[in-house]
Amino acid sequence: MISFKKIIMHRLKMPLKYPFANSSTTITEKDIIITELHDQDGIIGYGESVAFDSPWYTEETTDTVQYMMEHHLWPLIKKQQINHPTELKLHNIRRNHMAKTAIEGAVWDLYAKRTQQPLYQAIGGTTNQIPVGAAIGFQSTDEQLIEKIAQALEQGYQRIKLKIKPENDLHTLETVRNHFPTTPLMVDANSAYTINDIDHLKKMDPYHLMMIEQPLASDDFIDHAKLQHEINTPICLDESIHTLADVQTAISLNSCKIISIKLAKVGGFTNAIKIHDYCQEHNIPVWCGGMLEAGIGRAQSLALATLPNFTLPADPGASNRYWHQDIITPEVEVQNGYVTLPKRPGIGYDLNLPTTDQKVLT
Ligand SMILES: O=C(O)CCC(=O)c1ccccc1C(=O)O
Ligand SMILES: [Mg+2]
Repeated sequence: MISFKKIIMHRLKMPLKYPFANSSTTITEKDIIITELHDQDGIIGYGESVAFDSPWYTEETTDTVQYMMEHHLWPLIKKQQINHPTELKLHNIRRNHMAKTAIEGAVWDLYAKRTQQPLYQAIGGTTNQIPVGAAIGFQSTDEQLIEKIAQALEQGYQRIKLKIKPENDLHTLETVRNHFPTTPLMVDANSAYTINDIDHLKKMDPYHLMMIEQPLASDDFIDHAKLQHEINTPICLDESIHTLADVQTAISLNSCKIISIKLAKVGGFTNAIKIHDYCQEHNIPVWCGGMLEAGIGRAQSLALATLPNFTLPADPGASNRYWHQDIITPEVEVQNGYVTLPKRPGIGYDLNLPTTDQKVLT
């Protein structure tokens, strides 16, 4: 039986090595919370809030995560006793999936350490090797973009994901395909289009993209289905997918052919595993999207990506693509296009935090 004694919230700002620009915003810094969860025996599990400081991607922000943790999640969790992380009861709190993940991830880490197994094994993962791709934000010039892509390919990344928006998409694809005719390539629109752009989006078909991620608004399941019917490029839903019910809706309407699962978007491992299993049963490949995570969130996302239906390269790559110095040792590394997760119990990396603001909840 596991019960929870206290949680320490470490909050810190981490400047990104390079600004990450997409169709909605430019991210230069992350404001993260590391959750340090203690059980009755003093065993510690870690989680991370991967929310941004503004609600451009989902409704949550780092401040809402902190608020939910202090005022709703911790009071609920400290009363619970569990044998297994799937017994955790969080459903009386609606949504707030990133806040839930910051705690649920820590519970799984703690459980894996208690049972002396790597986190990826505790969730049912079948390998510790994860193929990874590189996501590249908008650059100021074509030359810079080509240079960034060339660098990522030299470092072994197995596919390139480009951000797009209506103003520059076809030009970018033409330029990139001229330089890299056969590189596995995909694009992410972060909802920059509407259903009126069908004819425009059809023009991407000749570029042989692996997929177009989230072309339309996050609640547009019907319009995504109309669009998928008209274009050859497979649609992948990202911002649309928060729950198993979202996945069921998307699959039954044929709104997409691929799904991006992010641990934090779906509220943690237990939900992510259910979504993974459902997609597998319905022959929908999944892959692990990234949130510009610091080390704890990165290691947990990659652990999720060891489940067998994660058949496409993941976003979260080497720590040094994002950070001057990550908060874990060793840092996450990519070799020959793969991350190899440590076989130590739990997430397998040690936390190495600079001095931070701390709040202790008991
Ligand atoms: O490399 C990464 O971590 C992912 C890059 C990325 O595309 C992204 C980063 C932050 C928030 C949302 C997204 C996205 O997939 O839409
Ligand atoms: Mg995306």
